[in-house]
Amino acid sequence: MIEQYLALKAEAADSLLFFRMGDFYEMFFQDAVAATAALDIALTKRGQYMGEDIPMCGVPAHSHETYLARLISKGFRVAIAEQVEDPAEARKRGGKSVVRRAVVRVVTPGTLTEETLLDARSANRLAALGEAEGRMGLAWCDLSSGEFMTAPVDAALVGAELARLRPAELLVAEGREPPPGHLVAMRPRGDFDSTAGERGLCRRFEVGTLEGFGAFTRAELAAAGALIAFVEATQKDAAVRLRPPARHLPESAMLIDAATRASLELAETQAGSRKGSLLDCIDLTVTGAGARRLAADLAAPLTDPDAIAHRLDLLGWFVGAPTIRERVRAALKRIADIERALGRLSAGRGSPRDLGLLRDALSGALDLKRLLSESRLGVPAMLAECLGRIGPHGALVEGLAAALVAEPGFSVSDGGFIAEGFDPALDELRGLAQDGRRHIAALEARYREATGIAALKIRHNNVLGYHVEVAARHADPLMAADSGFTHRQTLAGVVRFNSVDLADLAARIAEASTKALAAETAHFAALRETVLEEADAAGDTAGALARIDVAAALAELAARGGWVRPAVDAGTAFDIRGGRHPVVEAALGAKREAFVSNDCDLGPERRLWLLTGPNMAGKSTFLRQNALLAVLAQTGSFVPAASAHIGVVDRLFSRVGASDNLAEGRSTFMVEMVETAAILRQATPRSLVILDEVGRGTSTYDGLAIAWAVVEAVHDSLASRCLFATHYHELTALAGRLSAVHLATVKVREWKGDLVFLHEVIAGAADRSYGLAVARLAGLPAAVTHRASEVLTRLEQGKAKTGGIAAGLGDLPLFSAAAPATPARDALRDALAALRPDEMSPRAALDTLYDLKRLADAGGETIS
Ligand SMILES: Nc1ncnc2c1ncn2[C@@H]1O[C@H](COP(=O)(O)OP(=O)(O)OP(=O)(O)O)[C@@H](O)[C@H]1O
Repeated sequence: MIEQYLALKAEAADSLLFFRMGDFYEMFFQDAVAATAALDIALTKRGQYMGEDIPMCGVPAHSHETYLARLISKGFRVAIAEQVEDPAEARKRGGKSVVRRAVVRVVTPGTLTEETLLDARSANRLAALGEAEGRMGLAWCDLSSGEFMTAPVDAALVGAELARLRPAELLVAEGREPPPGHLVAMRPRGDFDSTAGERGLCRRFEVGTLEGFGAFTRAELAAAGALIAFVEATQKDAAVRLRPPARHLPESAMLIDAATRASLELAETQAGSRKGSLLDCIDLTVTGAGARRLAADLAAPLTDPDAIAHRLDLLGWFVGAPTIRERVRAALKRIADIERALGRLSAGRGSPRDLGLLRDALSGALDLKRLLSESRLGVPAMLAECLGRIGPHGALVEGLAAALVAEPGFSVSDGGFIAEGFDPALDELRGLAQDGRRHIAALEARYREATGIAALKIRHNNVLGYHVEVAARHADPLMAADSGFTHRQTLAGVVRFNSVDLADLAARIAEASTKALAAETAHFAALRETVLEEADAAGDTAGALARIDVAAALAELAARGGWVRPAVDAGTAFDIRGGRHPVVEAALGAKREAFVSNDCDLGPERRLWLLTGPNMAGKSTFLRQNALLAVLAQTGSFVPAASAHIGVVDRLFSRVGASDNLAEGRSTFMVEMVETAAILRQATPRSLVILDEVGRGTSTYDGLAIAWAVVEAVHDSLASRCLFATHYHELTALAGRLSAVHLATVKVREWKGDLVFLHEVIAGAADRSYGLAVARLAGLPAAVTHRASEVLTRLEQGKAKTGGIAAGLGDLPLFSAAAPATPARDALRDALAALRPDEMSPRAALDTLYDLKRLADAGGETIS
C-alpha cells in the first residue's frame, strides 16, 4: 500500500495528499507533520518505511471539509485520493491486493466550489499571467460561478489589474518573477504557450475559432491556456462549467492601483478587514450574487459616461419607486444563489438540494420578472435588458417541480428526494420496501403471540440488519434448537436472534430499497444533465438578478442617506457641493448630522488644491471623500452630496505621507517616493490625484523640496485634477506662481485656549499649524508642551530673521519637466542617418561598416 501511496504522492508533489482509507483520509510522512501543525490534531505512527516509523494523521471523511477549509485558508493545496474500486473487487484479484486509488481532484484556493469553503458574498478567482510577443495578458475565472475573462495589460499596470481582481490564487510561469502580494502557483512554461492555449480553448468550447468570443491577444491566449490547463489538472474528470471567455478592456474601467485601493479602503481597510471599507458601508444587497456583482462594479468604476448613465437610470428608477423596490428586495432575498448551485452541480459535487434550490430560484426569478414587467412605470433601458435576460425556464422549473420533493436533502445516497407520482416504477419499489416494513410489524406481533413474550422486538442496526431482540431473562425458550430462531448475539441485558421468515423479509426490503435508490440516483443524473443543458440561460438569469439586486440596493442606500444622482460626462469638471465622506459619516451613527459637508471645485482654473490646516482638522477625510465620490459616481451609484458634476476620471491615485502608512521591507519614505514616482509617470489630464502630506517622511528641507517639485510637476506636466494636503505652509507661496493652484484650509477656532475643529473647508491658507494645541489635546504632559512652546518661540524668532526655510524660493525659475530636453547629436547617428543602403555595392557597404566601427571605438564624438 505504501508503494501506491508514494506513487500518488509523486503525482501531487506540491500538495498534501488526503489518502482515503475507509472512513478516514490519512496523511503520511511530511504531509502528516505539516497537517498536524496546521490543524492542531494528533500525530501518530503507522508501520515502518526503510527502517523508520511512518508519521501519520487522519481526518474523518464525513467532516473533512472543515479540515480542508482550514488547510486551504493557510495556503495549502490538497490532493484527494479516493478508492476507485470496491474492496470486494480488489479481493477478487488475490488476498494481498490493494484497493485501487486515484487522485480525483486537487483542491486549491483558486478552484473551490463547495459552499462551506466559500464566502457567499465574495468572488473566488483563479488568475493567470501570460506573456507573448513582448506583451502581457491576464486571464481569470471563478469556478464557483463559471465566470471566465481575459484582459490585455500593460507591464506597468499588472499590479493594478491584480489589485482589482484580488485573485485567490495566481498562476505564473516558472522562471518569471511573481508579482508580490499574491498566493502564487508556479506552473510549467509549456502551459503558457499561446498556440496551445488557443487550441485548448477551441477544444473546450467546441469551436473552430475564437473569433466569435473576441479578438484576444497572444498574451491573453497564453494566460487563458495556462488557466484551462490548471483547471483540468486539478479537477481531473469533473466537467466544471466555464462560460466562454469574454474580454475586459482595461480602458473601460477607472485605473486604480493597489496603493490607491489600500489608501482609500475600497474593499478592505488597511488593517485587512471588510468591515469599515467603502464596500462594506454601501453594500445593502440581499443576495450573494448581488454582493459579488457590487464588489466587482466598485473595483472597476466605468469610464464611459453613457454606460454610467444607464446604471444611474436604473438606480434612479428604483429610487423613485419605493414600493416596487421593497417588493423586489423581498423577492430577491428568497432567491438562492443560482450560479453557485450550477457550479457545484457541474463540478460533480452537487446534491438534490441544489436541484431544489434551482427550481425555487428560477421560479422566483420568473415571478420577479412578472412583477417588474407589470409595473405601470415605464422601465429604463437597463431594466428592460435585464428582464430580457431572465428565462424562459418554465419547462425546466416544471420538470424539477414534478420530479422533486419540497425539500430535497444534501445527499443522493440518502434517497427520498424524488417526489411520489413522478416515477411509477420507483413508487412501486418504495411500496415494496414500505410493505416489507408493514410485514415486519406483523411478524413482530406474531412472534410475541407465539412466544408469549410481550416485550419481544424486531430491531434493525447496521451490523446485524433486522433481528429479534428479547430481554436476557426471556431468552431461554428461543435458544432451543427447534424454536425456529437462530442465536446471533448476547449482550448485557438482551439476546438477539434471527429467523428464516425475518431474513426473507429483510432481503426483500433490502432489494427493493437498493433498487429504489438506484432509480433515484439515475433520476438525479438525468435531472442534473437537464439543468446543465440550460446552464448558460440560467447563468444569464442569475446575472440579471444580480444587476437588479445591486441597483435596488444602491437605490435603498441613496434613499436612506439622501444621496443624489451625479452628473457624469466626458469633460474634466469636478464640482461637488455639500459632499460627505460615506464611511466617516456612517461611523458617526446617530450623530451623523454632526458630519460637516464640504464643497470641492477642481475646475480648470483651480484644478490643484493646496490644503493646509492643523492635524485632526479633517484634511484626510476631505481628500478621500472626493476620491470616493468619483469612484461611487463612476460605479453608477448616487453620491452623498447636495450635487455633483464629475468629468470621467480615467485614473485615480491616492497617496498618503510615509508616516501614515506602514509597509514592510522598504523604508516608509522609500515606499512613498516609489509610489509618487508611479503617479508622475502614469497620471493624465483626466486623472484625479490625491496626495496627502507627501514628503513628510524625511527631513524638513528635503521633504519641502520634494513636495514643492511634485506640486509643480502635477500642475505643469500632468495637468491632472489634484488635491494636495500638506503641513508645509511654505508651499502656499506656489499659489502666486502657478495659475491653477487654489488654496484651501480647514477651519478651526481656539476657544479658551482649546482648539475646536469645525471641519469646514474654506478658501485660504492656515495661519499657523496648531501642532502644539493638538499635542495638548492629545494629553502630552504639560511640562513637555510648555517646553515645546519655548522652543517654538525661538524657532520663529530665527525664522523672522532668515525669512524661514522657503526664503529664496520666490525667484526659483519655474519647473521645466514639460520642456523636452534638446537631444544630443552624435557623429555615429549622423553617419548612420546619411547612409543609403540601396545605392551601395557590397564592397562599399563593408568599407562603411569599418568606418562606423572606427567612429564607435573613437567614442561617438558627441556634438552638443
Ligand atoms: N467633515 C467632517 N465632519 C465631521 N467630522 C469630521 C469631518 N472630517 C473629519 N472629521 C473627524 O475628524 C477626524 C480627523 O480627521 P482627519 O484624519 O481627516 O484629519 P487630518 O486633518 O487629516 O489629520 P492629520 O493631519 O493628523 O492626518 C476624523 O476621524 C473624523 O472623525
